[in-house]
Amino acid sequence: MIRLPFADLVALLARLFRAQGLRAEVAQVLAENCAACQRDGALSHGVFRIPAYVSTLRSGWGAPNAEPVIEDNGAAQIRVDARGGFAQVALQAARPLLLDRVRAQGVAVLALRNSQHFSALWPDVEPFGEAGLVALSVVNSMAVVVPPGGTTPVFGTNPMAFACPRDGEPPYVWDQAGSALAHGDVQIAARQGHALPEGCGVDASGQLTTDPNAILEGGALLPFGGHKGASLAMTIEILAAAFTGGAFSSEVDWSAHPGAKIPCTGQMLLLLDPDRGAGFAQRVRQLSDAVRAAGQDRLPGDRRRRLRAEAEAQGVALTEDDLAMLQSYL
Ligand SMILES: NC(=O)C1=CN([C@@H]2O[C@H](COP(=O)(O)OP(=O)(O)OC[C@H]3O[C@@H](n4cnc5c(N)ncnc54)[C@H](OP(=O)(O)O)[C@@H]3O)[C@@H](O)[C@H]2O)C=CC1
Ligand SMILES: O=C([O-])C1=[NH+]CCC1
Repeated sequence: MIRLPFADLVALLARLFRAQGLRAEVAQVLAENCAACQRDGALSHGVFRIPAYVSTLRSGWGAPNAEPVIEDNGAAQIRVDARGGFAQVALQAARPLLLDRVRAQGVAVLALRNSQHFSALWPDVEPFGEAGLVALSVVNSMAVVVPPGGTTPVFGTNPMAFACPRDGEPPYVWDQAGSALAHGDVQIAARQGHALPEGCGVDASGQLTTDPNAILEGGALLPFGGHKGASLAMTIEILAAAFTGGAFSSEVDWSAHPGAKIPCTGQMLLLLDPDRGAGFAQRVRQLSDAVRAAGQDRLPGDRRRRLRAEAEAQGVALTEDDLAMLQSYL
């Protein structure tokens, strides 16, 4: 294992993305996002994803350099067309307007469509929690999840993430796939030759399997939590696609672009200004303390922040193979 200063990893990734033809702003946004995942131990969306970014960029899929178009009519709901570009770039472009609107009206909603999202979702919400806001976001992805009892994948691995301020502590942030496992973790298990926990997915004939290759090759993941997770996965399709005007996961058609791996769908982000309620951050702290006192010693975000602090002191952990892989794309 080697350790790279965070800024050096961002610079390396930005060079790598520029070498694939991305304009400077897009390269920088993706580099910071990917490096932050690696730094925080969100490894299913860290540098592990780079070969798939490169393969997608080389496939001609989407419009990775597109400028997002913001449609603002003065209301709380801000609609953005990423025009085939990356969701994080569109979110950055819409952020000032979202902040103005949520401060003025107490609520703001981003309805983003035609956007490529290939990362963890916490980087999209955590900064709003740090700014004292409540943020809830959902993204749909590509159809690799069957509903319970089903045989045809219809849902994406559809992540959902939440952030809010908390007195005397970093914001409370969680971020999770709508599937029993993120697709990235199935790929990592396949690469490392590990079996998966029971109940995460089915093989091509619809039988439960713990073999990651069986899930990747014709099989599918299951939603977490049976029919309850399926309802959430469907709700995310509704909010991230039907509401925004984006594609359902099952509508992503990249057959004309072999090598494309980044779905182009939609994202919904809801922001609330809790300063309009009394003592919100203090109440969140009170509840966190109660949950810890009740015996849950690890809350979401604790592990990431511990790894972030380690990376800040010692550098971001990468394997020699990871570094060689990154350098091969420069
Ligand atoms: N862009 C896309 O389309 C997709 C992206 N993803 C991303 O994949 C990533 C991984 O998702 P997933 O595998 O579901 O995430 P995990 O199950 O690893 O973690 C989900 C959340 O639970 C917390 N957590 C994990 N274990 C515990 C525990 N034992 N006690 C308390 N809290 C815990 C995590 O905090 P902590 O982080 O601190 O460990 C995190 O906030 C997410 O970042 C998600 O956004 C997934 C699907 C699609
Ligand atoms: O891990 C995952 O499930 C995904 N990450 C990006 C698209 C889907």
